[in-house]
Amino acid sequence: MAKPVSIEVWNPNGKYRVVSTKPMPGTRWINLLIEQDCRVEICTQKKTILSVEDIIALIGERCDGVIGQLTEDWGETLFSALSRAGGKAFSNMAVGYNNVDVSAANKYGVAVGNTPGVLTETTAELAASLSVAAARRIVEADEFMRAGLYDGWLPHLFVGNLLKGQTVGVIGAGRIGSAYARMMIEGFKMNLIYYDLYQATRLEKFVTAYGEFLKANGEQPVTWRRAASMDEVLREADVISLHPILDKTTFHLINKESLATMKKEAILVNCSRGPVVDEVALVEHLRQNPMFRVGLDVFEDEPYMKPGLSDMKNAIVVPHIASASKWTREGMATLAALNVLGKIKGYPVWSDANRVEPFLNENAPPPAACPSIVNAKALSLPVSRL
Ligand SMILES: NC(=O)C1=CN([C@@H]2O[C@H](COP(=O)(O)OP(=O)(O)OC[C@H]3O[C@@H](n4cnc5c(N)ncnc54)[C@H](O)[C@@H]3O)[C@@H](O)[C@H]2O)C=CC1
Ligand SMILES: O=C(O)C(=O)CO
Repeated sequence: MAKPVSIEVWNPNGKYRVVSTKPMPGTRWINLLIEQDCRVEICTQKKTILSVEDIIALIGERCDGVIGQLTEDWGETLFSALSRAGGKAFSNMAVGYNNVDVSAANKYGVAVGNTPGVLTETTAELAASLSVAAARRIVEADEFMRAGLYDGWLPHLFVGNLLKGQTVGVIGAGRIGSAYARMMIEGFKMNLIYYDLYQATRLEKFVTAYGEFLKANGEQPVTWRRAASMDEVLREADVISLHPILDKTTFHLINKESLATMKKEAILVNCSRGPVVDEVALVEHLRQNPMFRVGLDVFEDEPYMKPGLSDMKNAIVVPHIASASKWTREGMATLAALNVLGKIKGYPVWSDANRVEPFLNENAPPPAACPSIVNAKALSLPVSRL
């Protein structure tokens, strides 16, 4: 028997029943659903990670669509429950969807939405912040200050790394990886080396043009190189930031062997997914190499850290907050709600999930389309020509 869950109901007489497994930032997403005749039920249970059983109870006997979170396990059990309840739409409030078994969704004909684009710059900004914080030992210095240990300026106090002229390495130069690269190149005049399965043409063009601009102004130009292997990036870069999706090819991409190929004073940043890094190997590497530093937003077994990580002075750890700006989180809620609404209303799928701005304009009604459905092709959903 499923346990009862507490919910808040908006527009109780709405024709379509849409469930959100968490309260989400802003009110636009609720208003957009209500305007289109949805009854919105928001789970207010005081429990951070809902179990499959909790979500089955939320879905109930009739449910048209669900907005869920990256902490939930959306597999066969939940998609079959949603399908039994008449639901045809699910959206993660996240761009990453490694918590979703898309083939199970396909089997039950459920569209799976995600929220790309709106979090690109916010996430890249946190990766850049962690890079700088690690290079300049900001967290260690802050702790030192608060502990009352500062008794005057010293030549050796918290000496860190200068970023200018060093090499930034990006693994996974997609939306976020490319935005991060631009920040580090424009902001700190770093040279780029990147590894991705695909060529990041726009990023390459940007670095070339920026390099020419610097040269024309009598400054040292920045350079770029696409590496043929990830190891090249690990060997050559001074700061390495991880931005791939999490799948079988990226699980433990960074492990004991790959850590050993990195420079002793390198900085590693992870704002992708925890399991991209073998965290046990990382803790050991941090212990053996005190000048090696990391900035981590994500962890292998969230919400936990592997033993020893929290004791490491050369690690900065923050609780999966890379997309946590108000604008982004409200935008993510809007995109997730519009994915579900669009499928319920039979709208086509937006033709370019990288250009979601029209859905985020608060002064105009959103396009009649689903902003981003990852299994649109598998379900043969029509594509918007707008
Ligand atoms: N920490 C956080 O709060 C956030 C984390 N993320 C994570 O970041 C990921 C990336 O997001 P976007 O940049 O929007 O996605 P994206 O799809 O634009 O970029 C991912 C890139 O990874 C590359 N890639 C895939 N497999 C690879 C491999 N084996 N080796 C090297 N590169 C590989 C792809 O070709 C692609 O260019 C998400 O899937 C999510 O897991 C996203 C937003 C916030
Ligand atoms: O969107 C994602 O994938 C996140 O991790 C949270 O923003």
